[in-house]
This record gives sequence, structure tokens and C-alpha cells, in this order.
Amino acid sequence: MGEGEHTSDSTRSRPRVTSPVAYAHAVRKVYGSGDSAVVALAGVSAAFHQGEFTAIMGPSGSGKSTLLQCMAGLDRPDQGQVVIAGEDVTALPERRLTAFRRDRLGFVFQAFNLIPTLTARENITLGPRLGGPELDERWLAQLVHVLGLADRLHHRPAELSGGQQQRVAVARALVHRPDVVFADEPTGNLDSRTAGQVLEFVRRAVTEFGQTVIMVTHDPAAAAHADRVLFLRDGAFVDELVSPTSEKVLARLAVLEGLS
Ligand SMILES: Nc1ncnc2c1ncn2[C@@H]1O[C@H](COP(=O)(O)OP(=O)(O)OP(=O)(O)O)[C@@H](O)[C@H]1O
Repeated sequence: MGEGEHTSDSTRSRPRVTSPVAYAHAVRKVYGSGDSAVVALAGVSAAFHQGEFTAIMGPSGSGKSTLLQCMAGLDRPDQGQVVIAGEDVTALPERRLTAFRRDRLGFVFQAFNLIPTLTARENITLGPRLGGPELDERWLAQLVHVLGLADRLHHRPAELSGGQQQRVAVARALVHRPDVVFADEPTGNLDSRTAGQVLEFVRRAVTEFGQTVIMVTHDPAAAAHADRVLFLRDGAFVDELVSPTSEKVLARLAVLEGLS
């Protein structure tokens, strides 16, 4: 890991006086068996602190999505442990895991995954209406204001731009104040200007509201909004960059991909 980066230019990083809100310990995931077995995660460990925005990057096939899925309880590792808010996600039976995801985690995906027949407001408040934590109307109003969605709440997804749809998805991910938001290529379907706006909102959720965010991305400009970038290669973390800029991220990626 790039130890030197911890002391330089880290205006966004905070002193770590708390225990991590989420961690992965020696997580291993193998797809297939015998000759065709693919080691997607080779024993990954990492800690994520409250109010920290982490980007996960790495070459194609390095295990980013698999790690996100295992951490978020959407897939089960073969070995190792994932703990979020003190709960061993890897040990939870399926029904409790489903409730844990709904109540304690937030998700933003590349495909906005909004329900087309519901309005923006109905999409945002779906979790609470499906039996999740009670809706906090004041928090919802604050989110809607920060995300600039106030005049779009009664529109359906087809009547919203891509950026507006993703902002609805961000609001949906934040409305129940989850312990961790997992984002998988959240700006992959957006033009760079709109992507920048959505990431600014994610950044504000981290800085102003102490939200913890773990985001997989291929985009150095997206990663530059994070507090730090963890780099995966061949299913293992090989580098870390604190207070990233697009240029620094590109340079690290070039090294990882053997281009420099
Ligand atoms: N369901 C699956 N069955 C078999 N192999 C899989 C499966 N999912 C992922 N893999 C393999 O595991 C490895 C890691 O895949 P993963 O999707 O986690 O990588 P990634 O870094 O997210 O890649 P990309 O940047 O291309 O999305 C790859 O070699 C991939 O082919």
C-alpha cells in the first residue's frame, strides 16, 4: 500500500478513532471447479470507516464486482468473513440477510433500477413502505432538496433525465440512513457532466451527513470524488491512494495494467 500517501494532501481524510463500520476479512471466492476454476477473490481484507467514501478500482476481471457482491450480502464468499455494523453478513440466514440489506444497506447500480410504474417519490420511499425502517419525512425533504428533485417527485422514471433518475436512485439508497451505501458503476450510464453532478451529491452525503460509501468504478474522474481508492488485481488488494485525483488514479492504473 502507498503509505506515503497517508500523510500528504489528505484534507478530506479524518482521524480514525472509531472501529470500522464494515470490514472484509480474508474473503475468498472461486467460481467453477477443477481446471476451469477461477479465483475471483484470493483472500481479500479491507476496513471501511464511518463517513468514508472508498472507490474500488482495478483491471477488468480483477474481482471488483465480486467483492462488492460479497460485501453487500448479494453473494456468499467461499471463505472469510464480512462484518457490517457488527453483524456477520456471511453468517446470516437468507431471510435475515434480505431484511438486513433492506434496513441497513443502500444500493446504487449502473442501471438505475427504478420501478417504471412508480413516481420518483414512490421509488424513493419503496423500502420503508415494504416494511423497512419508518420513513423520516424531514430527512426525505432534506435529501430531495440537496438532490434537486423537489419539482420531480411526482414524475415517473420515463419522464426524468438519466441524471435525475440516478439522483432518485441515490435518494432511495440514502432515505433509510443505511450503515453503508454500495455503488457499482453508478455513473456508467451518464455523460461526464451529469456523472460529476451525481458524484457531487454522493460526496455531500459523505461530508455533510457522515454516510459511508463503497463504490466500484472504472472511471478515474469518478474515483477522484472518493477519500481513497483501493486497487484490486487478480483478486487481491495491491495498492491504496488517499485523496485521489484523476491524474494520480490514472498513473496507478497504468502501473497496475503494466502500461508504464
Ligand atoms: N458467475 C460467474 N461465473 C464464473 N466466473 C465468474 C462469475 N462472475 C465473475 N467471474 C469471474 O471472476 C473474475 C472476477 O470477476 P468480477 O466481475 O468480479 O471482476 P471485475 O473486476 O468486476 O471485472 P469488470 O471490471 O470487467 O467488471 C473474472 O475472471 C470473472 O470472469
